[in-house]
Amino acid sequence: MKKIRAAVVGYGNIGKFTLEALEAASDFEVAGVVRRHGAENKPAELADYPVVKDIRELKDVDVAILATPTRSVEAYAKEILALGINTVDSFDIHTQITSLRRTLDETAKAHHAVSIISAGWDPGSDSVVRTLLEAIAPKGITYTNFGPGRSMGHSVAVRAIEGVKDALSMTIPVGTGIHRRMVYVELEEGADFKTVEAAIKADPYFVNDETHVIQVPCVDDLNDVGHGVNLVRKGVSGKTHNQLFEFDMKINNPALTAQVLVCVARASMKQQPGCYTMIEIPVIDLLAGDREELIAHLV
Ligand SMILES: NC(=O)C1=CN([C@@H]2O[C@H](COP(=O)(O)OP(=O)(O)OC[C@H]3O[C@@H](n4cnc5c(N)ncnc54)[C@H](OP(=O)(O)O)[C@@H]3O)[C@@H](O)[C@H]2O)C=CC1
Ligand SMILES: N[C@@H](CCCC(=O)C(=O)O)C(=O)O
Repeated sequence: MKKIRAAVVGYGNIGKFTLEALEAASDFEVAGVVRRHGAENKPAELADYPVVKDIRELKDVDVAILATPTRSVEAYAKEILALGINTVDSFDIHTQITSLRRTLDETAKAHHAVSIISAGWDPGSDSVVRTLLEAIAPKGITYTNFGPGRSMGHSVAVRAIEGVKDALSMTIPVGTGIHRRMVYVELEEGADFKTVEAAIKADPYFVNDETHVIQVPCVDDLNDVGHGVNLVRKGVSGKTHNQLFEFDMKINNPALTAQVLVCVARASMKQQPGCYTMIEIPVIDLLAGDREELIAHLV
């Protein structure tokens, strides 16, 4: 059977684990890696792969896995979809997902390609869990409680602020879906802490949460990419109250995000042109293998 040829775009935390997840998936082959500086300082584990600045330099790419900062996703996706190549990403600014979906839907349809957006673990696989729980208890409340753990998206947003050398944003669950942000920053020489602190607190990633910014000499000394979620729904099935569901996981954040990206890359090959979120994709399309065998095994 022909393998799916995937390119990894951006080789940071998620990009590195995406390469591993692709290497571990027998229905994929790695077409190459797209980096801002191309093959400059190519790491040893990329020795066997083309590393390029522009995806057009790679051969026969079926799907591009965007492992870039969330705020760069739209630009990369538009450019790559315009080449007729599918894209998948883990865009995680929840309030902007529907507008990104509308924009990329137009581009994808115009170029006969498929885009699956916001496909990490949250948004992503948690969104599928929330959808299922709401279907089986239509009335009720779902609380998504993260962590404690490192939010990659929040850490990326802080690293993009002028004067920040490195950053770690820890998500602390306060309960009932409320979170506190503990942000550890290592500053560039001469940067002003108060200016950086104000910029972090004003960023849309932080503006609605209690946020504490702490200056440290070395972020790497604190770093741990573990994270997790406790997702609870209590609600009503039919007219019967007190149905209680719980989904809990403790994870390596980039490894899980990468695995979700790879399974949606597979699913992208089975959809009609357009842009989708994970809750719009039949879950069986996330899996490799014979449909009847999967049904016999899983249903
Ligand atoms: N939905 C979800 O559940 C999750 C979503 N995410 C999302 O994944 C995103 C990536 O996280 P992470 O891998 O930790 O980020 P990193 O900063 O480690 O990696 C991003 C990579 O993208 C490339 N890149 C392209 N454009 C830019 C740019 N303008 N600025 C900086 N880097 C750029 C760089 O690679 P190169 O140098 O090779 O070009 C960089 O290393 C986060 O923004 C987050 O929102 C993460 C976890 C979960
Ligand atoms: N999008 C998150 C994953 C979900 C956890 C989360 O949103 C948070 O810690 O705030 C991330 O980038 O790590």
